[in-house]
Amino acid sequence: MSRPYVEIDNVAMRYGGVSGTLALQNCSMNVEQGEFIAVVGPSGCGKSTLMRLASGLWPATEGNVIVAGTEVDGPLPIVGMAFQNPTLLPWRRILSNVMLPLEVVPEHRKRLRKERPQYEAKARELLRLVGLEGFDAKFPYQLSGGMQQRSSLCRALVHDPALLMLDEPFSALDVFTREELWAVMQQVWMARKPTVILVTHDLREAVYLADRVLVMSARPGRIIAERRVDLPRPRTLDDTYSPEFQALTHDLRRYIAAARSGEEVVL
Ligand SMILES: Nc1ncnc2c1ncn2[C@@H]1O[C@H](COP(=O)(O)OP(=O)(O)OP(=O)(O)O)[C@@H](O)[C@H]1O
Repeated sequence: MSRPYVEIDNVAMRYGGVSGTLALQNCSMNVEQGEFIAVVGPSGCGKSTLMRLASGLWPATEGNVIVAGTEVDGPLPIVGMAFQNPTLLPWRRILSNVMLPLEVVPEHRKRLRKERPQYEAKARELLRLVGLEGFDAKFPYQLSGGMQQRSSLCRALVHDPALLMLDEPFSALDVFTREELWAVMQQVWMARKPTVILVTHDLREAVYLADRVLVMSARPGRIIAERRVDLPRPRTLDDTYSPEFQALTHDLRRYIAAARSGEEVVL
């Protein structure tokens, strides 16, 4: 059997020296190539910290992080990231914001000089895919919050990242826009099959999007439970009201309630 694409093995993460905050302890998880994982857990349990370690933005205090068979020891160029707030550069037009990773990732920077029209076409195609055709020349302030979030998803995807880290990317949006973007995200994932790690507080979102949902304990965070989601794809919003779907979210809710109160989770 081939080895997992992301291997997080018994990591600990302490911020601010020996007496600082212990965010993660004995935390292990594996993600297969092309798999869509959602990570849920109580507030402050270390979900964002886990993302930082997996993308090489912070070194783990203990334990190993291996991506694509190589120990992670710095920011990974193969990662695309999207966060709760769109973080677009206000002085750049939307197309130019979306193309930013191509200027930063060395492998693309060289090619961008020679093949700018092809790269621009790709960025435009992504904007079309998320329903932003015709908005490429606008500035971020001319777009709604949901549209900015769509643009930041395009930016996370433009360099075809093998690994996509999504840290609550839809949580600042109203429920209708959020649900619309779930469908967009599912479509993008089905078309390109990156390996995805999504952090979310929304259990419907986790079950709608993921192949597997991992539940974290209260801080110091570690993975205490996992549920596989075998519902066929593409999943629809109607599916989220099916008994199977609701049973899954109900189970996850129980795990999180137990994790919050520090009880042992019985699987
Ligand atoms: N840069 C930092 N310096 C010091 N402590 C930090 C830092 N980042 C996070 N922490 C602490 O680590 C713990 C875990 O934080 P983290 O943001 O990873 O949790 P989270 O599960 O993503 O939180 P939330 O669900 O509220 O978004 C928290 O106690 C937090 O205060």
